[in-house]
Amino acid sequence: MAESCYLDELNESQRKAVLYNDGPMLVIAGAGSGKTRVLTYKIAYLLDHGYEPWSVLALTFTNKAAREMKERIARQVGINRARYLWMGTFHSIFSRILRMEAEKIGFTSSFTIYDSADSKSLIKAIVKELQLDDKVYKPGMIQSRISNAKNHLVSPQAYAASAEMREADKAAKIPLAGDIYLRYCERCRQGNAMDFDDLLVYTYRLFREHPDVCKGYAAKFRYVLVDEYQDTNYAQHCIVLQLTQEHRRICVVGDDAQSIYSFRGANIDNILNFTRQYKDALLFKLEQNYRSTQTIVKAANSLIEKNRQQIQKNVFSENDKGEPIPVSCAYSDVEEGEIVANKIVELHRRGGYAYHDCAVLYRTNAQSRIFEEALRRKGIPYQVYGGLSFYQRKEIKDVIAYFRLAVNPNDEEAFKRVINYPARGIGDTTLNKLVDAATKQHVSLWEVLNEPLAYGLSLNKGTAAKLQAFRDLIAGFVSGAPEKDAYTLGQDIVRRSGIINDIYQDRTPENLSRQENIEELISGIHDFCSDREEEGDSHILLADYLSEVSLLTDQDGEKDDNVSKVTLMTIHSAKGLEFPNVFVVGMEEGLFPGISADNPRSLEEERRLFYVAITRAESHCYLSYAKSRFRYGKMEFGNPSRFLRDIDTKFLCLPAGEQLARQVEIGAGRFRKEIAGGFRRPEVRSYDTGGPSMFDGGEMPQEPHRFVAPRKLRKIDSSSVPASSSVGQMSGDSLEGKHIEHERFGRGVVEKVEGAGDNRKATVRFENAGVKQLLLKFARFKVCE
Ligand SMILES: Nc1ncnc2c1ncn2[C@@H]1O[C@H](COP(=O)(O)OP(=O)(O)OP(=O)(O)O)[C@@H](O)[C@H]1O
Ligand SMILES: [Mg+2]
Repeated sequence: MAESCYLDELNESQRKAVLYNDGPMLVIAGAGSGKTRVLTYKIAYLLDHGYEPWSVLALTFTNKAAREMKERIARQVGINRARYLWMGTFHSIFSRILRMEAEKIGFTSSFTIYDSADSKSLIKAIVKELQLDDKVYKPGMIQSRISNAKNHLVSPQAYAASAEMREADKAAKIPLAGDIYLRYCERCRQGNAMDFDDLLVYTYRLFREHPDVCKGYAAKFRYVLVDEYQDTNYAQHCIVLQLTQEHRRICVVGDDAQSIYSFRGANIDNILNFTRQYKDALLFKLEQNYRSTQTIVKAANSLIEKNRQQIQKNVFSENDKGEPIPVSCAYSDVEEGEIVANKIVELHRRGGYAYHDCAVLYRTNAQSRIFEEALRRKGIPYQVYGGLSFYQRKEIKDVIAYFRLAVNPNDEEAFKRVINYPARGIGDTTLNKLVDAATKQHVSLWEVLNEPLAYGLSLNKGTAAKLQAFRDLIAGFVSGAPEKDAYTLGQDIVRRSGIINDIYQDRTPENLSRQENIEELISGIHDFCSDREEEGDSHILLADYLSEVSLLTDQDGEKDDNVSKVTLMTIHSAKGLEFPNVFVVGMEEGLFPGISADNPRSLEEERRLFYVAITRAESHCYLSYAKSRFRYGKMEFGNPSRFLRDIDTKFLCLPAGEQLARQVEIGAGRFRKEIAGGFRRPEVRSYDTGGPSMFDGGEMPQEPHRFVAPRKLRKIDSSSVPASSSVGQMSGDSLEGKHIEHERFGRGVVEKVEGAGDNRKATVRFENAGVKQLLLKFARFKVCE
C-alpha cells in the first residue's frame, strides 16, 4: 500500500505520533483511541523509510497481539519485510535472545522453560527437603514472593542481604523464605531451566554482565516500540532502558486507566516516570475513540472518573450514539448463563452477527463453566481461553515432560514427573536418593542417573536395572532430538515411553478423552511442522516445537480451526482486544470486586479492570449479575456490584428490556430444574462440530502405528484432489488471483506466485488468517473451481 494511502487512515494526532521519529516518545490515551494502531502504522512507516525489519523491536503483551500486528503490517509493506521484524511478547523475544546467548550466562541453548506448576512443584520439593512445614511455607505464597523479587530484579543474594526483606519474612513467619529462593535458583540452573520471570532476570543480567552483548543488541535495534506500557514491570522497564541507550529511539504507548497487572509486579510509575528517564521525550495524547458507541465510551468515562489516581483524559466517540447498556439480574449463575446464551442466539439469528463477534468476559476462570454449559446446550460453538488449558492437562503434561527430557535431559521437573510414569517400579525412596545425591553434589538428576555409583547411590540389583532401563529410554530420545523431525520423534516418544499402552488400556470416558487429547497434541505437532515447512523452514525439531508451546499464554487459547466461535475469557486476557458484542458477567460484590479488594488501592485496580471490560465492546455491551451462585461447594447469595452504581444511570438500561425479562422467566424454570437435579459440570472445554478420531474408536494402535493428521483436507497430492485443481499441475501464473481453500487457514486468494522449482511460493491473503507465504512444494490447499 502506498504510504500516503495508509497515513490517510489516521487522524491528525495519530499521524503526528506516527511521523515523529527523532527521539523518545510516549503516547498516553484512553481505550480504543488507536494506540496500537499508531504503533502498527509507525512500524510500517519506519520500514518505508530506511529501517530494515530486523532493526525494529516491537514488544506486545500477548502472542496474539504480535501476530495480528504483524499481519496488519504485512498488508501495508508486504509479508517479505514484515516477517523479519522482531515482534513478540517480552518473554518470547527475550527467550529468543537467551537461546542465542545462553552459554554466556551458564545455560545451554536447549534450556527448558518451567511453567507455574513446575515452579510450584520445585518449591514444594525444596520446602520438604529443608524439613519445613508446608502449611506455613505455603508453596504458592513462596512462589509469589520469589516472583515478586525477580520482577524487581532482586537476586537471592540481595534478598538475603536485605534487612527489609528479612523483616518482612519474619513478620510473615517464614524467615527461611530467602533460603528457599536461593536453593530454587540453584536447582533451576542445575536443571538447565528457567521460569517465566527468569527470562527477564537473565536477559537483564546478560546485558549488565556483558556490556558488549548489550551494545550489540542496542545497536541492532534502531527502534524499540512497546504496547500496553502501563503493564510493564520493573525488570521489563530496565531491559528496555538497556536496549535503548544507543539510539534512544523508543515509542511506548499505554493507558494508566487500564493498568491491571500490579499483582504481577506491573508498576504504573513506569509510565509516569518515562519522561524523567528520557528527558527529551515527547508526550502525545489521543482522544477520539474509534471502537465503541458514544454511550459505551461515556459509560466507561463515568465509571473511571470514580478513581482518584489517574491522568486526566478527555475520551470521546463520534460513532453512533448506540443503545443504553442493559443490566440484567438473574436468579442464579445458571440462569445468567441462559440469558447470555439466549442473547447470543438472538444476535446471531436476528442481528446477523457471527459467533466470533461475541465475547463473554468474567473476573475469574472458574466462572467459565456455567457459560460453557449454557452454550453447549444451545449448540453454540465457543472457545475458552485460559483456565485449565490444553497444555495443562495431565496427559499432555506427561507427554511434554518426555519431550522436554529429550531436548534437555537435565530438566528436573520433567524428570521427576515421568521417572515412574507410566509405572515402572521406581518408587519415591529411589527418587529421593537421586534427589539427595544431586542436591549434595550440585548436579542434575540426569547426571546422577548416568553414574549412580560415582555419586554414591546404593541400589539393589532390581532397582539399578530399572533405572538403567529408564536411562536408556531417555538417552534414545536424546540422541534422536537433533536428528529426527519433531513429528517423527514426537510419535516415537508417545509410543516407546509406554504412554500409549497406558492410556489405551480401557475405554473409560476419562481415558477416551485422554486419547483424543494426545492425538490432538500429535496432530498439533504435525500442523506445526507443516506450517513451518510451508513457510520455507526445513527439518523442524522437537526443540523448535517446545520453545513455541512453552511460551503460550492465557490469551493464545487452543488451536485455531477457522470455526466461528464465541470467545470466553477473563477480563485480564481481553486487554487490547475488541468485539462487536461483549457480555461482562458476574457483576456481584465479592466476585467483582473480589473479596480481596479490601483497600482503596486494589479497589481502584478492580475498577480499572471493569473499565477494560466495558471498553472492549464496539456496538453492544451487556452487564449481568446473579442473585445466587454456586461457589466453593455451596450456594451463596450476592448483591449487585458497587461498580454498577459507578456508571451514570443515563447510560444504563435498568431494569433489563422486555426481551431479556422474558428470558429471565424461561431461565428461572430451568434453574429450578437444575436445583432439583443437582449441578452437573461439563468436561469438554472447546466445542464445535467435532472431527474424526485418529484411532477411531480408541482401539489399541498396532505397531508400527503412524499417526495421521485428523483434518478433513490432507496434504494436496494428485490422488486427493481432482487433477484439474492440483497445485502441482498448475503453472504459477494461472494460480494468481485464484480462490483457494487451505487445510488450516481456510479460504483465501492467491496474490502472487514467485520463485522457481522447490522454492516456488505463493502469497495468499486468507479471509480469516491474514496474509501468508506458502511454499508450493508443501502447500496444503485446493483451488476452488
Ligand atoms: N483513525 C482511525 N480511523 C478508523 N479507525 C480507527 C482509527 N484509529 C483507530 N481505529 C480503530 O479503532 C479501534 C481501536 O484502536 P486500537 O485498538 O488501536 O486502540 P487502542 O488505543 O490500542 O485500544 P486499547 O486501549 O483497548 O488497547 C481499532 O479497531 C482501530 O482499527
Ligand atoms: Mg491497544
